[in-house]
Amino acid sequence: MSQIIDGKSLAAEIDAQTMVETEQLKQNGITPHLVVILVGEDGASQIYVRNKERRAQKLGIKSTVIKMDSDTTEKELLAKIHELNQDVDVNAILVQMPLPKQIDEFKVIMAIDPKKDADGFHPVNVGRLFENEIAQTPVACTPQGIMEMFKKYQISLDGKNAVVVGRSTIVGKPMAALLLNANATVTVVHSHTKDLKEITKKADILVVATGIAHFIKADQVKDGAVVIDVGMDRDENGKLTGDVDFEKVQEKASFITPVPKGVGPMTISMLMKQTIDLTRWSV
Ligand SMILES: Nc1nc(=O)c2c([nH]1)NC[C@@H]1CN(c3ccc(C(=O)N[C@@H](CCC(=O)O)C(=O)O)cc3)C=[N+]21
Repeated sequence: MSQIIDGKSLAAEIDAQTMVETEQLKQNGITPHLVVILVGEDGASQIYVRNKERRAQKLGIKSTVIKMDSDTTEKELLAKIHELNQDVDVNAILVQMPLPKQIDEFKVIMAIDPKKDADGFHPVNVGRLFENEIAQTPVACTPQGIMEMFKKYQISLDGKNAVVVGRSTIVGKPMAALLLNANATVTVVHSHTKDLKEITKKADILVVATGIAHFIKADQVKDGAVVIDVGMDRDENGKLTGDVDFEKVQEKASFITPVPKGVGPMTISMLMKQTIDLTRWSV
């Protein structure tokens, strides 16, 4: 049986520290301000954005949600981002992904001032991450939250076999960079990988971010592995579930994250922390 990594309570611990730092900034006359742009009506995105807004409020961080129509043009969105880049009252900008198909996500990410890049998705920040030069550099929140879990549960990474399933800009690639920077031996597998199961079975650390419900079954997991589930999927009954077959895999793993109350709450905590960091770095 494995130990369940409690993302929700670790998130609360991190939030308590962020709240102290927010208060300190406010006493110096600075109110950290996060702006979230939501384009269109995607149901999941609306929930995530609401969660972010609620958390910011709880921590005393000023947050503004800008809602734009699903038929917003790329030009209109870029103009809004330029306006926010110039606005000295704004410390952090997040454009919720995915974007409607008429908008090029990479162009949007490129338009955000790297110093206000709440997600750490701008190529300048991604480049710094891959060079392991992360002082005063925002880093993708989900992988950062996962690193906090390893730290809290004293899971060592040095020399370990780490396998990342998925190669997205949001999770897979920055996760691989962070693990590499922590001296793990990193393999990234994806939809074109041959013998994926043989590779995941060798993982001491397995991070799964495929977006496919219960993609990883017990026979793909090594005994005693640390299993991190980034999935936010829906099962047949519309219930939130992960990319890992939790019930079976938890019998084999040493540590496992649940869905919900695992990686998700940590992502939001890291976003709040990063908003404070961006604010501090800018003064
Ligand atoms: N620019 C951008 N930045 C993101 O960070 C970003 C994004 N776009 N697009 C979508 C993904 C997804 N994401 C989640 C954050 C929190 C939860 C979360 O709070 N999950 C709760 C449950 C939520 C529920 O009940 O539905 C939990 O796991 O316990 C989930 C998903 C951030 N993302």
